[in-house]
Amino acid sequence: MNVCCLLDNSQVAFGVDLDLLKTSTPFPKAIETCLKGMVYSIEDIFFQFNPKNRPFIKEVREACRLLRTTGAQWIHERKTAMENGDDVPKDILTQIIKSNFALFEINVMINFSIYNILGQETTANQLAFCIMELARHPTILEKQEVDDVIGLKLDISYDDLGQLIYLSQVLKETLRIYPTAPGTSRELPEDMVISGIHIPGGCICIFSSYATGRMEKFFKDPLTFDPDRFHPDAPKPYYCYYPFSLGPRSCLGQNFAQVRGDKTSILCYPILYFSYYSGFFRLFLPLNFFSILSTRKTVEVSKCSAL
Ligand code: HEM
Repeated sequence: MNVCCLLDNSQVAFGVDLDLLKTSTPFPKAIETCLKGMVYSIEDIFFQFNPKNRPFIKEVREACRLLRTTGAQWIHERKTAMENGDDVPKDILTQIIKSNFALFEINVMINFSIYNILGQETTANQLAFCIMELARHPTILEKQEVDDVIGLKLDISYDDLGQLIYLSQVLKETLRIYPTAPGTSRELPEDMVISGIHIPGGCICIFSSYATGRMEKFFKDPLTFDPDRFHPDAPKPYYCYYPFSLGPRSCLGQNFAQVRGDKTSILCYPILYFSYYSGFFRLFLPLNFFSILSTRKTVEVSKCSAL
């Protein structure tokens, strides 16, 4: 699944066919290694200082280098092709280079890594969980929607996607029980009272969509996989279902991840890229674990304006 999502990402964004299904390259492994490095350093703030971990840290550095050099190579090839007036795909990379390459060169590199990491792992895991639930619920598989809309078509259009209403319910329900980014965090700029709890400014609040998605209070019989919870006529689950987070810093790729029939989602690609780099640095900001520990309380997301 990872390989498929990576293929999809690199083809849509960079017009590059990694040919991963036929050949094996170190690229997906490098992404996995970078992610592991990130998780280990978040779990243990002293991870990088432990001499025992040096060989792994070296591996992570090499993986990062591979992602960067691959990105640099793709960017260079595309730029040269554009300068020579060759035909180039009308993809995200071309749009960024056209807009102002000098300004965005560093960002393009960073975005390359972010795109492949954030966009691939989350969607791949969502699809894996979805397939697992479909295998457990053969009655869902009996629905005719996909056959009716896609049938034997080889080319699927955006308009077709817009008609896959039940499939979109299945995907939403998958993210409710298995949010592939299980939460997010916000640092409070100032003191705040949330749900009657005073939280001092500077603290970091953790929001867990994994927890709220599985709470009986918000979803009846929460562990039952039921796509009809997301039927267009069903009440909307406000502030308790947020797999892409909420507010201005929510997932930039959410429209892309849920590509719908409307063409608006395609328009967000360039915007996505221009703003990626800020998200990247935020991801690696050291977390203030002591403040989390001192304020670890559960509050209702709907009461929290920090998002
Ligand atoms: C099922 C798929 C996905 C899920 C569940 C998901 C979820 C999330 C979540 C929870 C955040 C944190 C936002 C916050 O802290 O408020 C996030 C951030 C982000 N996501 Fe996704 N994401 C998905 C797919 C993608 C894709 C396909 C892309 C890129 C094409 C992407 C790009 C980003 C970026 C750039 C950020 C950082 C935004 C910022 O800091 O301003 N995501 N995502």
